[in-house]
Amino acid sequence: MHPSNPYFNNPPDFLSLAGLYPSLEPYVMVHVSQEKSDGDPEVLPRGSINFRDPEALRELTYCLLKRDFSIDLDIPLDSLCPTIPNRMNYICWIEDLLHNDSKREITGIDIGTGASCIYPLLGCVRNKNWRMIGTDINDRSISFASKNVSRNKLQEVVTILKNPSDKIFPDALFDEPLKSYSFCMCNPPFYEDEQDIQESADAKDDKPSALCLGTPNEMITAGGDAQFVIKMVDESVELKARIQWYTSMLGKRSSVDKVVEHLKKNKILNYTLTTFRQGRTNRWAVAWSFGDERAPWASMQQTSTKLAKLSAPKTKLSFENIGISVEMAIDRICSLLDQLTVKHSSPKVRSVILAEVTRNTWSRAARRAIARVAQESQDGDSSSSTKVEAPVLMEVEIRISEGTNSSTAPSPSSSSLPPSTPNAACAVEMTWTLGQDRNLFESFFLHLRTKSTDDKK
Ligand SMILES: C[S@@+](CC[C@H](N)C(=O)[O-])C[C@H]1O[C@@H](n2cnc3c(N)ncnc32)[C@H](O)[C@@H]1O
Repeated sequence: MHPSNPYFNNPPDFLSLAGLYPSLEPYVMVHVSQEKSDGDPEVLPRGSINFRDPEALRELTYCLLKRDFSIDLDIPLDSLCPTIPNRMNYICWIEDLLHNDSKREITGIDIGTGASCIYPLLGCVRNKNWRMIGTDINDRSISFASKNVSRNKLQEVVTILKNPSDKIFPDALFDEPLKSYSFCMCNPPFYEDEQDIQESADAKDDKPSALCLGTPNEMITAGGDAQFVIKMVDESVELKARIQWYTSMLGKRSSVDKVVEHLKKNKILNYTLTTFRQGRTNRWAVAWSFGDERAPWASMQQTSTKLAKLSAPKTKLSFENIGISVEMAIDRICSLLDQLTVKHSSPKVRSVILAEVTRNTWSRAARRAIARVAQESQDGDSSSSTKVEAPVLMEVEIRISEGTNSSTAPSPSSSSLPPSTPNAACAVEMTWTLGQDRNLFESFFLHLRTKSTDDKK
């Protein structure tokens, strides 16, 4: 579970929830278990719920939403009942993708919002700077979703839009010429047909702990979730930067492979994957972007090792520098950046340097060109040295911390540190945060690594 999820290490306690909301009481079964604490037998009452009873499941969802988010929900009994901890995982991951930015207005689209409109409700209640549009193709879902928005007085921040087309992104989303969005999210129907639903259930070793009820429009789509998201990728290729982060959940592990293959086929390499774990259920999510901003490192942290080989190349590279302290490494890297005329922040407060690269100044060819321009300006030809503010090609964050190999003997942060500290070591991590050219990032990293490890003074 995502560490920012309010249910992380904090599963719902059904007994105390039923104490707050008597409507839940009929569905809570009480068991008395004996547990030993400090060797003494202790009798503990525990509550449980039959997750295969749709009424119990719906009442639990209502109570959790009321208690934890002050959300009042009404959904038909035969519609998909949203599992709140699982839905929160997706919201937390979107927050990571957007760097938990609470300063600017964030605009999002929920494709297939369902009768519950759960993602816009949770997203906008948790993040006061979010505005969301929820779309759906189903009239009943649209009607329930609209009522759920108004019963929670969220009409100012959540809009419901009927998608009358067979597109994923209806034209009405972009009726204003410059309209753009920070993200889109989607929990698509997972299955191709009834047989696919049955086969997926049969393939599971255990019976699913929760009953996954839903109407056909919620469960079934031509080609299943993979085809739905592949269509989303195709439409995104046309829309490009009108949405900063395109994201979708996937219900089948095999769909992740198909979607990644399609992203690569379309040369979309700025993507990230994650796994949402909820009890015995695994779900996956993919995000991709046409923008310069790389997927934040935090959004990649939930990736399971099995997904590693499908993941985009790492945006964080690191090395350890033995024999120099953190302070020495900071000085060394700052002076290297100055030599390369790379604009950078001062790392005084935290050991983090933010660097902006406007051109390659470190390759052999680049150094030759720079020397030639310097020579020409010395010779009096000023035509090639006219200064023009160049656009930023790449941004990186360089984090310098004490390395794992440093000895505990002399503290590297001590002011009495000798100029050379053989027992010290520092770890240098470079995270690529902005730019399109991965080769540029790698060659910049390799240059700094070579220079800061070889040129120790
Ligand atoms: C699995 S349900 C998700 C409901 C809700 N978002 C949730 O997470 O509980 C999928 C929803 O997508 C809707 N849907 C299917 N195709 C769609 C499309 N092309 N555009 C918008 N919604 C669509 C269905 O009607 C259904 O409500």
